[in-house]
Amino acid sequence: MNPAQYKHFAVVDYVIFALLLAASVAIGLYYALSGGRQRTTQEFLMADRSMHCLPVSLSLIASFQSAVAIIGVPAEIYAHGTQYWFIGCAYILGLLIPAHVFIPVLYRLHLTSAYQYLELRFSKTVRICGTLTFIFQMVVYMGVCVYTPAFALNAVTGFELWGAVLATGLVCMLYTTIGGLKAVIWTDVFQTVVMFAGQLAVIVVGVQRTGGVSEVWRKVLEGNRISGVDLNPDPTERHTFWTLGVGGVFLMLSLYGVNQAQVQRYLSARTERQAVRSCYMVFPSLQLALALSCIMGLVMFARYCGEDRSEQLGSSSTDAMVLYFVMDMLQDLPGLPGLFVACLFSAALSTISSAFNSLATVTMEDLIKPHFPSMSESRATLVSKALAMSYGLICLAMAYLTHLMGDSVLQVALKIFGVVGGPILGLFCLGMFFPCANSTGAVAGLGAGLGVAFWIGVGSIVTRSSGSEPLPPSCRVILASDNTTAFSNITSRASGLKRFYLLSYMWYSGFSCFTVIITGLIISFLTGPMKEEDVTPGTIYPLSEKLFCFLPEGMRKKLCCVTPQRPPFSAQSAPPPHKERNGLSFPQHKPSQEETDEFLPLEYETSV
Ligand SMILES: CC(C)(CO)[C@@H](O)C(=O)NCCC(=O)O
Ligand code: NA
Repeated sequence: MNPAQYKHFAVVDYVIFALLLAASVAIGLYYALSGGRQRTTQEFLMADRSMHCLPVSLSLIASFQSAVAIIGVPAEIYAHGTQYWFIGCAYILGLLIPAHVFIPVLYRLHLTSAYQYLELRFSKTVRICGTLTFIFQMVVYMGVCVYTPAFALNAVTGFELWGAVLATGLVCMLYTTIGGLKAVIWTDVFQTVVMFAGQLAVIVVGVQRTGGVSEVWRKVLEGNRISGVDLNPDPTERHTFWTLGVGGVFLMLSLYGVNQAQVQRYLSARTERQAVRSCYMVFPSLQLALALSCIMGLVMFARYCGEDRSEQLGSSSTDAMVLYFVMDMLQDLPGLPGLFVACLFSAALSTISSAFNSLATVTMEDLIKPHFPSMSESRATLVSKALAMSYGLICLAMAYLTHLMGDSVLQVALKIFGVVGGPILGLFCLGMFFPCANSTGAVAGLGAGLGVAFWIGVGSIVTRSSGSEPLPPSCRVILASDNTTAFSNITSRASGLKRFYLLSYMWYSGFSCFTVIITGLIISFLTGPMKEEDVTPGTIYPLSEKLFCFLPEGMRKKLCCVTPQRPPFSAQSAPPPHKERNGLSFPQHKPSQEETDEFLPLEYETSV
């Protein structure tokens, strides 16, 4: 697009953007100067484990709802119809399972880093492998998050690209470093509200300018944008009910069940019940976020259906077109373009701040502290702050690398979650559900899972880039039906490995998770499965016990190879002696009165 056609910002828009940054820094400053003044790692990394469920839940949504979703989802709906909306079905199991399986196990172990679990259950090596995988995932993802809003804005408004990247990265680094997790959580709350407000403003103005709700609806129907449930079982079909509703559950589990960014928030809740409640509260807000993005895509379609926009946009992607639409709608309403810019950057800031803090936590807890067991608390806090800051700089470097990639941003993000997040999920599942899995199996499983996932991931990029579809010039040629025919042509031509590469990225998480579990179990049996008495108490979730709960007790005992373990709160929870050789002291935690009161009924205590 040539600069003469750029949409412009007024002074008030820049002021609103500046206010967002200033308010975030102010919150950081407040938590730097109040409470314990961020002098302990407990406060800096865990918010003193004193958080209430409401801020925690808003913060949980904010972690993985970045500008990628705000721009990418409307672009997806615009180009391919509402099929993606069915990912909302995956939120049910994708949040219920973390709430009732992962949170109880992880919270009761009184961890700081989720990967500490892997040492308690397996060994130090597994823990370090898990940590490194997580660091890799978040560092790549962070780059996409910080680059996306800056890039889209630049394409449409000429907003200084690297200026925006630097402003986001540096401001976020500042408040994360001075205010710790409390500042991260409370800025998330504020930023989530701004995010919703910005999206709502675009929808309201967009609907009004397109001629009202009924007109939008008519055009959307005419353009065939409303997709019914697609029950096509073909796993190479990008978005169907199965890939989104079932594959999406694994994606959600890898994000909301075992990702440090989220686990850290659960652990910062003052009681286990508050943690579970916050997970439940994510459901309505996440549905709202999804609905707003999808509706925005529909309104955008109603607005441009049949019109040829390729001229104004040149060869830009649909992602940039979303920004074009927003500016087209809001341009002459003072302040609103600024509100949307604030919405985009809120989404980005809240995601990278979680990333900085969680990365600082795992680097400190999993990689540094074990080597310096006698490090003083003030020293550890200082190092954690330095780490949060260093990850901010790495984030800026990654933004530059993202700049060199292509593809739709939503797909890039979802592929990262699947390729790297799926194997980590597999590792935790292997540990929690299969008492016989041993450390060698876990490492081999993780290796196999990552290997296979990278192979498909890279293969898909190489395969697809040869036949990627250009931006459709008008709504008539992008009707869902035409698209399907075009796509099935590619699929039927592909054979062997090519077809394997075409696996929908929505299956990556589930596929790599199962690869880890199956490889892990095979290797464990070959190298001598773990004995029941060697497994650290409280690290197993008695899955088979639960699944066969309808059977009489005697029969159940025969079926389930292991007696469920006592959680570590009970008096006899001393770790088996061999665990102490790892240099890891078993978490000593006496539940406070409040915790004991609010303590959930131990679902698996009954059978001990
Ligand atoms: C993580 C999900 C799938 C949860 O709905 C969604 O927020 C999403 O598609 N996010 C894309 C990645 C991002 O927004 O950074
Ligand atoms: Na976010």
